[in-house]
Amino acid sequence: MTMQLYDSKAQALRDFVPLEAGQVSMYVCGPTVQSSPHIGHLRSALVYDQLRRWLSYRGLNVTFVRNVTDIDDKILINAQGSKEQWWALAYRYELEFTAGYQRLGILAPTYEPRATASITEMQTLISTLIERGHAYAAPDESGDVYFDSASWAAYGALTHQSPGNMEAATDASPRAKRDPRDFALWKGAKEGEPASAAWPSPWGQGRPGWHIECSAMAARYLGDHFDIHGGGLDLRFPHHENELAQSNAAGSDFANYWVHNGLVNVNGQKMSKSLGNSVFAAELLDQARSIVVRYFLGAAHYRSTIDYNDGSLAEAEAALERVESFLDRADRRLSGTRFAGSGVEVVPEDFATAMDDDLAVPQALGVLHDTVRAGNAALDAEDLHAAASARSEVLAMSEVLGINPLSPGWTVATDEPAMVALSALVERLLGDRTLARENRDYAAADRIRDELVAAGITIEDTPSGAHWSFD
Ligand SMILES: Nc1ncnc2c1ncn2[C@@H]1O[C@H](COP(=O)(O)OP(=O)(O)OP(=O)(O)O)[C@@H](O)[C@H]1O
Ligand SMILES: [Zn+2]
Repeated sequence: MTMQLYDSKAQALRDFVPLEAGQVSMYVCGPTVQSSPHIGHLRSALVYDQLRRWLSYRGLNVTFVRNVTDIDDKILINAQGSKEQWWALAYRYELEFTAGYQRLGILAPTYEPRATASITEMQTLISTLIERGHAYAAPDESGDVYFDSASWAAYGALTHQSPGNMEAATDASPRAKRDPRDFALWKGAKEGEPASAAWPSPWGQGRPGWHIECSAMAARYLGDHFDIHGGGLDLRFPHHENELAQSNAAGSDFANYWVHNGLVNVNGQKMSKSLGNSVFAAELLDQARSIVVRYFLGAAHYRSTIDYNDGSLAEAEAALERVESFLDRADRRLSGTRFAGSGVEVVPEDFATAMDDDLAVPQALGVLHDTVRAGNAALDAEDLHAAASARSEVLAMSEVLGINPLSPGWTVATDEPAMVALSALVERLLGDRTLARENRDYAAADRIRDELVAAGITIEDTPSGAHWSFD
């Protein structure tokens, strides 16, 4: 079946057909690294991680780009406040975002470009817009360059707004612009700003506007026409509207599908740094296991709003525990039988249908929990064959959703990449050892054990399988 995705520009579900068979190119707006990540930021990244994992499961090769906006007015202002270099502050927060993503098992993007590394591409794009008559240097010596909205008839196409109804842009000088909707492509350096935050350009020293950054980075890494552009619903206007207008006006087809995640709200308002209502990623991750936080933030449909309240995590914890206790129970009962560890890595048809239906994770989770119930019933009835197949389906579904409790990323004490890799390798060797024993190849089983011991790893055989730790 073809996957359907809700395209915000078409305002309809569309069959997802990649531009190039077997390949998916995807650009997602990443954070402006001006302060610590809140759970809205994590949800946004998580939603696209789920989409990426599902497309990969469907056999597509996904090139996933998520940028880092590491130059911005707010970064400069905050750096002044904390008496830091702006780039030091940006990097400090970038590390916090990366740590948050890692703790939630959000896969690293294929490429993660920083805006400051594509200034040349941004300037080239601005020059093309000026040449084509869709941008102009402000006449007021500010060094700013603005997009000429009136020159682009399709401006408003993403959010279906007519010129008269569109909000005025706030990042361009009202006195110097031709139309209230005109927004900044390039911002001339201002008095008192650090010299390191300005780059030479045909329009004088300055820095890029936010919108042009994403247009330039998407084209640089994915080409002029790519499959999916994602980001939070808050970015539809003006950010994405402006990206679309300037890229199209420069001659690029740009994104084929526009996908927007719903927001995390607090008391009906967007969780936002500027509103001061943030629950920071680190706070939430201190309240529960990382896998529970992932379950919680990933359980709602990606287009729905999540209203955060204090009891939110408990429900996720309980749901996940049902999955964990079934897997535990199944492993204990199946260990030593011919069904132990068996597994076809295929998700049930109903689960696939749900995921293909605009990533209907709530329905997909419904299938996961039904399978857990069926698996428990099979164990009650001593139907080991059915229990084993339920177990393997549960593993396959939870793996696709990134909430497989047995996945090394969650089972090791630390989320350090080296530990995750080590754990995966040790688990693999322990699996080989179990298989060797089952085949009565005790020499091979002992050899594996000796190798692990020689590498400083202790193995303890228990009724629920072999456990490993350091000496
Ligand atoms: N409350 C939220 N819920 C869901 N997604 C969000 C939320 N806030 C930001 N995002 C998304 O996170 C990504 C990175 O956001 P960005 O750094 O631009 O945040 P922002 O909108 O400036 O946040 P803030 O309003 O807190 O300053 C974007 O795709 C954005 O849409
Ligand atoms: Zn963007």
